[in-house]
Amino acid sequence: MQAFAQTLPEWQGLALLLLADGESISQIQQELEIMNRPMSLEEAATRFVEPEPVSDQELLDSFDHPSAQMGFAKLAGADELRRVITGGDFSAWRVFLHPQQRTWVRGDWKGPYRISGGAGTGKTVVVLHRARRLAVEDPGAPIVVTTFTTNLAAELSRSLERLDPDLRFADALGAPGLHVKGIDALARAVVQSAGADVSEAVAAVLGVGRTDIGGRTDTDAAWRQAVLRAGEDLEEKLRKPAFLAAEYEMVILPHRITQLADYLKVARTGRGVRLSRAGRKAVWAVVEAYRGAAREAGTLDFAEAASIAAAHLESTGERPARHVLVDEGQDFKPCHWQLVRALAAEAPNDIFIAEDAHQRIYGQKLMLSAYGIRTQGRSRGLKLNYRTTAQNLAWAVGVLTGQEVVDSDGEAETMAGYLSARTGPKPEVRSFATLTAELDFAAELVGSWVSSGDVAPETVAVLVRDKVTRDRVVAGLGERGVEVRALEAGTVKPGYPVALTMHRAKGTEFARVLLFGLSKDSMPMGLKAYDYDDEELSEAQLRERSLLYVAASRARDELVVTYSGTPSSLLPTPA
Ligand SMILES: Nc1ncnc2c1ncn2[C@@H]1O[C@H](COP(=O)(O)OP(=O)(O)OP(=O)(O)O)[C@@H](O)[C@H]1O
Repeated sequence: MQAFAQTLPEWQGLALLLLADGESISQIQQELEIMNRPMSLEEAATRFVEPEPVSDQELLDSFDHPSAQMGFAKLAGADELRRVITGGDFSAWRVFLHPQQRTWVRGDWKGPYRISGGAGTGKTVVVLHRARRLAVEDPGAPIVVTTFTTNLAAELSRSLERLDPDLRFADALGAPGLHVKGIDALARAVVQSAGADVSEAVAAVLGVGRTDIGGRTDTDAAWRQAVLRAGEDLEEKLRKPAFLAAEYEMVILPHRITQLADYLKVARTGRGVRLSRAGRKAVWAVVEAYRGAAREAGTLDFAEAASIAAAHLESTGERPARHVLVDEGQDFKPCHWQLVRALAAEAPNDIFIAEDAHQRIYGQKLMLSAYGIRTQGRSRGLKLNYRTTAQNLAWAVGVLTGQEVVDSDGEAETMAGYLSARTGPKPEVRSFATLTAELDFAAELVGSWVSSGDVAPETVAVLVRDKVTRDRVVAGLGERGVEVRALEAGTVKPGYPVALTMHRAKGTEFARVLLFGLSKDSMPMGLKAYDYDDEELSEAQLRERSLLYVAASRARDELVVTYSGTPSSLLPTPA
């Protein structure tokens, strides 16, 4: 079926795959905007059997039809054409939009809107085009485009510039134009620009007003210290930094709890570990020690900064954005959502969110509505994968088979019906007796990919679980005569394949990907039971699976997986 679909014009192939997936004809018509106007059988017969001669104008107009636009792009002018031609890389597609994507770019909604979909379903493309549309339509509007990490924010910014070099960018939050920043950097900017006035918001969040908040708390070490100082009444399983940090970020900060009496009363919705009254008292003693130490050191952690920024905007009534667009929303924490809510006044098109709960590699599951962002009835799922071949997609999805994943409306997120219209070779999993043999193979494979000349060297990537392995790969392949560049911050430079961690690979894509070092000892990583209680342990395990899913779904055309010794338990069992 997949192979047959590929022989058809693109819209017909997609329609066929959707039909095979159980969608009704009317659903497909709606989704792909095919035949908006019902046609009688007689009319259809005359149209298709004896077509009327068409004028040039009619022919040109026919390219505006949504199904035609899946296969053709009508460009607005010479500038746009030049951009596509000279782009010369994956970014060329960024001027094309499928009909379904256009609905989300052009749509107007009374309030927050959310799209969710698996890796490669074009969520970022929609966010970029929508940001551009809002900026063009409302040139005086301050618009925030944000995401979880600084690297991804920089990538969004570059993509917007490529999409339309004439777009107006705003360096300062609140100025007209597009302000593109990571969510934690936004929090810092709000806190800094508040100056001494921030003290009131600090008091609302932490209980004591202060303005010496320039430093950053090292959370793991700080929670361990706080337990040593004040954790004598804390049960053993609650002494873990992972539990304490999650309790702080999921319950204490979002509810702005500043005293024990409030913590004793608060509903800890969604938290797995039950706490008795005595348990809560013991946790609170540690929280006070944590806050006391940060006060002395003049530091804040990321979640505190976001909370304080949100509290400051809420109390001053400042609303520095008219529209906020969020990419990779699944990793946002409660305080980030509070900040997003506080950035823009409640109004049509105020907030637009793209997320994939399956790619949650930092955050925890939560309900957006708890933070004033109501998207119920205003959310849609995307399921057409534009990036990867069906074979790579099936392998990536296999990593998460059987896992229960919940989206930000609290609904189970499913991979059912998630499909790709492209086909390619089946991913290959290769096992080696030693790391040396695995490196020999990696050098040969990457070397042959590059020398084949089929793809640009920089579209070949080696993805690994951690930085130590990344550096080992760079050195090992270098010793074998294959130059590979480590990618940390910044962009991929032309001319060489890259080696990067799976976390860094988030939001990227490559033509050919080698997932290196997938042995039992490397992945899942850092999941020692004594660092987590049961609830946090199962969330951390799921994050490791999601990370492998993110990594595998970066491969457009070819995916090869290697390990030495025993394979990781996360590898999907062959079908
Ligand atoms: N309209 C389109 N036409 C052709 N290709 C497209 C289109 N939209 C997206 N793509 C392709 O799909 C790739 C993935 O798009 P995008 O990065 O927006 O997906 P995503 O859902 O944000 O993925 P992820 O969640 O994995 O980061 C793009 O880089 C591009 O290659």
